Amino acid sequence: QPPKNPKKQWSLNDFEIGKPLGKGKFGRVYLAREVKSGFIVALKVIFKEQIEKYRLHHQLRREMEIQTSLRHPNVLRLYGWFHDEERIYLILEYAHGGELYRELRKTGRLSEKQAAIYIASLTQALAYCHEKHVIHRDIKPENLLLDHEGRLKIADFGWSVQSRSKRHTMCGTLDYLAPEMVENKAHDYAVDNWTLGILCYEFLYGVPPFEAERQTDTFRRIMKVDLSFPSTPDVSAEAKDLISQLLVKDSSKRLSLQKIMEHPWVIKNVTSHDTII
Ligand SMILES: CC(=O)NC[C@@H]1CCN(c2c(Cl)cnc3[nH]c(-c4cn(C)nc4C)nc23)C1
Repeated sequence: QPPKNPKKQWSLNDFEIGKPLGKGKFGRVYLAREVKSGFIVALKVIFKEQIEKYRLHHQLRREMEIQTSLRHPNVLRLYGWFHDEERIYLILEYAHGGELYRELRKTGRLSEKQAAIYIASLTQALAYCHEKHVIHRDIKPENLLLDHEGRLKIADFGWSVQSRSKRHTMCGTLDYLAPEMVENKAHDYAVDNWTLGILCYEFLYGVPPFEAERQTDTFRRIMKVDLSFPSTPDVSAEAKDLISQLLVKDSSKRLSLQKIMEHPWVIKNVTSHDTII
């Protein structure tokens, strides 16, 4: 391994740009190779005027700080970044398997074992993020990538927020926090748990639980938690139990990430070598 000089200032000359991989939110993502090492990366190119136009400096900076600091097998790495006059370049881990979304569309739906492996990986990645006070808030199949071994990688922290964790230390006790503030704190963290329920349902049935023709209907179904399980495909009672314990309106009553890992459906389907238990 050549000695890494972490303070290296990267530039475009350090990379050979390959095929476009797809579009992120504010720019394109290209396959790229670091010339000296031959290391393959995904290079996300973001146009500065796009960032200026939508006033997203702080959001992009936060995404970069967050993703650079995260080190977890199920979280896509941000190795570094550089910029020129008109663009910002993010040097990202390349996920050889592409978007989980594509696999879901191709197969229609996943086996219970595969769905459970993805849910366990996501749960562990989220537990790691939450202990670092990072809430992703935008977990959906398009933001889930697969590496060469089919291991899930959460990408695109564009909308994650660093929870105002200093509030704990600052106020010490909750006595002085208005209910909506406390609720808001719990609500933020538990939003990712709700999403795990949505994803679990979509992995097993091929469609999200509250899908509807019009957005207003989807909104109504979510607010009502209008959850029903079709008779086909035949999904195990354990899987339905887990989904029902996550898609709960009261965010404080959703199954915790720890309890998800201990749920019978996960224990039955995920052996330790599938993911780090
Ligand atoms: C989550 C996200 O940022 N999505 C938008 C970008 C599309 C390609 N991005 C990739 C990113 Cl950011 C990282 N690795 C990737 N690998 C692929 C890919 C691989 N195959 C075989 N096909 C594809 C596609 N794409 C990426 C992300």
